[in-house]
Amino acid sequence: MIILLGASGFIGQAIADALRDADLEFAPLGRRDVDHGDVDALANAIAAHDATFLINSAGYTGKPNVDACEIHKTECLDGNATLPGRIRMACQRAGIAFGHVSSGCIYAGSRPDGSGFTELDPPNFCFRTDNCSFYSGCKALGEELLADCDSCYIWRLRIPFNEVDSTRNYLSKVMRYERLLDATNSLSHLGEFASACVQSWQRRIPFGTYNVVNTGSITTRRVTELIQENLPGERRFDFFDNEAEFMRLAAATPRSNCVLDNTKIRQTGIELSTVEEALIDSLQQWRSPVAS
Ligand SMILES: NC(=O)C1=CN([C@@H]2O[C@H](COP(=O)(O)OP(=O)(O)OC[C@H]3O[C@@H](n4cnc5c(N)ncnc54)[C@H](OP(=O)(O)O)[C@@H]3O)[C@@H](O)[C@H]2O)C=CC1
Ligand SMILES: Cc1cn([C@H]2C[C@H](O)[C@@H](COP(=O)(O)OP(=O)(O)O[C@H]3O[C@@H](C)C(=O)[C@@H](O)[C@H]3O)O2)c(=O)[nH]c1=O
Repeated sequence: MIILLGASGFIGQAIADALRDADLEFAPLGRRDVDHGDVDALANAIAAHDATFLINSAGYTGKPNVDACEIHKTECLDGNATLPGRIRMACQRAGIAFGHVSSGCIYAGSRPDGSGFTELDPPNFCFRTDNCSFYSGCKALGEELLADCDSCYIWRLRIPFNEVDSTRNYLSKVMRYERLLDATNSLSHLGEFASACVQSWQRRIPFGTYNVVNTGSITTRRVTELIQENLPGERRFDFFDNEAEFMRLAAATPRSNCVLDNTKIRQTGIELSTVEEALIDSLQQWRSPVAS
């Protein structure tokens, strides 16, 4: 039995689908079921379910985007920085391993030679480097709390997208934002990310941190070209002149734009498609959400 925290969320729903696809038994545990602020309550819930693994996809992202974390600092600090520490203690008490969904947004840019940051590179968009959003700072703190844990996975997700139109999908955002920031980023196809998390446990790959992004990186301009090439109907895209204009007109806090290297997870045998392949595939299957 696997415990899934955050199952009601955008990422948690994708992980629940991946667990079902893999025929793995799981119990979604929400804040209404167990007090996530209470380590003993979490440990007892793990024991009561006879769980052997826990996946944490709970966290605070801010709506409609990370700008909201600049206002809701308590929720952001609790959901992203201290909750992972409590989960670690609860899992240690219950004697099980766990996986934690983190974010690639603790980096900015790329290595000096243009290649992606590996898991050995320290975060450079965090409170320690004093250049980050409150959200990114909290995500990096969350990772620090787990850094010396020898029985957990840290899965770094980066700007998720898939084929279902939604306010949380990066492709929908690009189509809806009035103006776009041209930046180079690594991205994660949501279904591939969720499947990679589940496979980490199924295949018992070594514990540690993994950049779970599609292979390669892409500019926003190239994403708009792929949208124009693959979706019917004429679309025009308007770009900010530079990041300073973006910050002045559209953002309350700086964004992480970064390139991550996914070699470490691919070397375990877990496959991830290239970012262009995954984007084209999503655009060719583009659809509205199924009404529930
Ligand atoms: N979406 C994205 O673009 C990315 C997300 N991530 C990370 O993925 C994780 C999930 O994000 P996402 O699914 O998008 O977010 P959602 O807002 O869609 O869902 C958040 C989930 O976490 C729960 N939650 C929120 N705050 C707390 C808290 N303080 N304590 C316990 N549970 C909490 C919510 O529970 P409830 O239903 O009770 O509110 C909900 O189940 C986060 O850690 C986020 O940082 C990483 C990279 C990109
Ligand atoms: C607000 C805005 C953003 N952008 C760009 C900036 C950035 O490159 C990209 C995404 O920015 P957003 O503000 O939509 O999303 P943001 O909240 O920054 O997205 C992040 O969410 C959290 C939860 C994460 O962990 C990150 O990995 C990432 O997915 O869109 C525009 O082009 N125009 C705009 O008007």
